[in-house]
Amino acid sequence: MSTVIAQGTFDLLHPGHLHYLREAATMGDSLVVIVARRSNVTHKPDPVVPDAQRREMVAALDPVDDAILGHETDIFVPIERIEPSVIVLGYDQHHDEADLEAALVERGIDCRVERASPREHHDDELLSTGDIVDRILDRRKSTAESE
Ligand SMILES: Cc1cc2nc3c(=O)[nH]c(=O)nc-3n(C[C@H](O)[C@H](O)[C@H](O)COP(=O)(O)O)c2cc1C
Ligand SMILES: Nc1ncnc2c1ncn2[C@@H]1O[C@H](COP(=O)(O)OP(=O)(O)OP(=O)(O)O)[C@@H](O)[C@H]1O
Repeated sequence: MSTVIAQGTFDLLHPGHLHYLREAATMGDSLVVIVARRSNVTHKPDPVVPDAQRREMVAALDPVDDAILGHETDIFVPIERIEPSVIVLGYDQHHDEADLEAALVERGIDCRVERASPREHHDDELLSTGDIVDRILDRRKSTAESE
């Protein structure tokens, strides 16, 4: 049985997340999602939703067989345990495929790396957690100004 790994922050869920996880699930028999711990989200604002709550919501999504919170300090520890056939990076994830492949070889992990596609925008969809947060702040600001 082949296992696929997807990973990310998944702070405020949206259809872009679903697109990524559905595509990842097609690449093997079983999809395990590693949910990034807040302490490891260093390249953008801290997630709003607590670690355990983000994990629970991702685990409930249709394409997902299991969701776990990632390791605190070493991202290769869960991968060594899960032994996936493929790791699927999101279309905009900052990790470099070649660097990740080299690190996997160095750790003795036999696993390929794929890159997922972006979801096409339809109508007024909000396909980024950052965009949802910005929309909330704009709406609250307009409401406060009109009062
Ligand atoms: C192969 C891989 C394994 C990861 N494993 C972990 C992990 O064990 N613990 C963790 O907190 N984050 C893990 N992450 C998530 C990174 O920390 C993550 O890319 C980043 O912090 C979240 O930002 P993003 O949602 O923009 O990708 C992993 C990422 C990749 C690509
Ligand atoms: N619109 C989208 N289409 C396809 N994949 C997406 C989309 N948005 C997010 N993803 C993927 O979902 C995973 C988790 O994404 P993440 O939690 O960083 O969400 P985000 O909405 O991109 O966040 P932010 O807006 O804060 O950068 C990543 O692998 C990312 O590439």
